[in-house]
Amino acid sequence: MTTLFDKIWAEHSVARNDSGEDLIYIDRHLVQEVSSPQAFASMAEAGRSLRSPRRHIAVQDHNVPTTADRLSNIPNAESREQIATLRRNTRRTGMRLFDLDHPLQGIVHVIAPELGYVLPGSTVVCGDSHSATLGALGALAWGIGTSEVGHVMSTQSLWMRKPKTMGVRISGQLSAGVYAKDLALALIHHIGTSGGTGHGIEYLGPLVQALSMEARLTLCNMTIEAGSRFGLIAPDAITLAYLRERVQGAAREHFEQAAQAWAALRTDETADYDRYVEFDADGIMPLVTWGTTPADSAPFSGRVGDGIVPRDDADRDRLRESLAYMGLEHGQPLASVPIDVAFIGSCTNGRLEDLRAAAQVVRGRRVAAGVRALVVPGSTSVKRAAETEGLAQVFVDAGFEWRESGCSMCIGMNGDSLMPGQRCASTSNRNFENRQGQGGRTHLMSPAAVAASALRGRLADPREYLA
Ligand SMILES: CC(C)[C@H](C(=O)O)[C@@H](O)C(=O)O
Ligand code: SF4
Repeated sequence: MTTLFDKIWAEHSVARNDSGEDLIYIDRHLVQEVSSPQAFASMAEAGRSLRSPRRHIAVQDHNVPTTADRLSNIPNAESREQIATLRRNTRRTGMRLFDLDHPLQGIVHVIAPELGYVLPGSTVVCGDSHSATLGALGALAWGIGTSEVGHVMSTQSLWMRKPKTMGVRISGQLSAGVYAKDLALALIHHIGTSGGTGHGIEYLGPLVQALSMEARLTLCNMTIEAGSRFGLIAPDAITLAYLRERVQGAAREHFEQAAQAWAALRTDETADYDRYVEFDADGIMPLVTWGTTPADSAPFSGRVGDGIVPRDDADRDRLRESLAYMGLEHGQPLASVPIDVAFIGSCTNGRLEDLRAAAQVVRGRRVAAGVRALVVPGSTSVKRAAETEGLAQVFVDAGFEWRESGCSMCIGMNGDSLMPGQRCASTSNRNFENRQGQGGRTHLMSPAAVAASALRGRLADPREYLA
């Protein structure tokens, strides 16, 4: 009796070495411009080529400007260089590239599902820690380091020690104004930022089954912030409906046959996970982080520092440092905290459903004076769809900047970044020090909450606008 994780692992394990590592066959590999240059270079130096060129796709995302003139204007020299390097490397090796001007360009974890590139039961890797996002489709998907990227390119395999398994069963219901992002933040608050370390997490239970595919992608995306490299959800009718419209090639031609095989991909009822957590999502409120880890969250009606009980001096020091960095006082009401910037985007919350939720709050209203608000669609496809649906106009009318797609202010590599001391309501996944720009202060929350905060000019509960 085995878990889904173990089944996919066993299916892809082709050898085992003396130190207990398995050689895992990698079905598909995603490449971006930040973590690939060294891997391409060492492969070229060793005189190796791609073992299976068709099993890789590359995309420009972290460094791409989000301004309309980006094809002719990449002001940052380092960004320009990384983008040019990926262009050169993909041309030389015959790897397919979604470049800046490609109609399907976008953040790697956003475009992979859109392209139908991730299939249930497969193994997918990328030199990027948020690759767990793709486990939402029932694949084993995880982030790897640059040297591993080179190994995958030249051998289509990886040596890996099998992690332990962890089942996270989620029950209950999300009330209005509460989204997958709040669920992820609540869960990380509950199990901690190392709660999943060494484990591959499978999310299961009635609430997970009720989530849309986009919400599942958000939940799995945040898995790495709980310390686990793998977030997995067994494929079901929602997965199949999503894939039916998107898969290409043989999987499209033989979809019904494939669907039958995928439907069997689940954890056996009597299988044991190494660790099992039951989480009841009833009563979760819209959440906002106040500190510098994604576990430091509280409801908007709460106060800075709520829910954290320092266990020792080190904990107390960490708390003091994080509040000093954030420029906040312990016990300060969260709803009183003013913001400078509102950012809607990233691989966590840059999909169409996210933009719809934010637009619902924004429609007919105006961004508060003095707040810089921007929407950066997770992919060019999302951007197009949002324009067709009229969402873009809703944002523009309210005073938001409507940008081209990319990672943008999630990480601030492309020139979209916070100035020192600026405070940002953000839909991204990391509130670490300097993440969105040197000295920038990040508050993580859902897209609807960022929208509400942009309108209010301070941290705001989206339900204030959803009545
Ligand atoms: C730059 C990249 C390698 C990095 C990652 O590994 O996740 C980035 O995407 C991030 O979100 O911090
Ligand atoms: S959007 Fe942010 S988290 Fe996602 S891949 Fe880009 S930088 Fe990493």
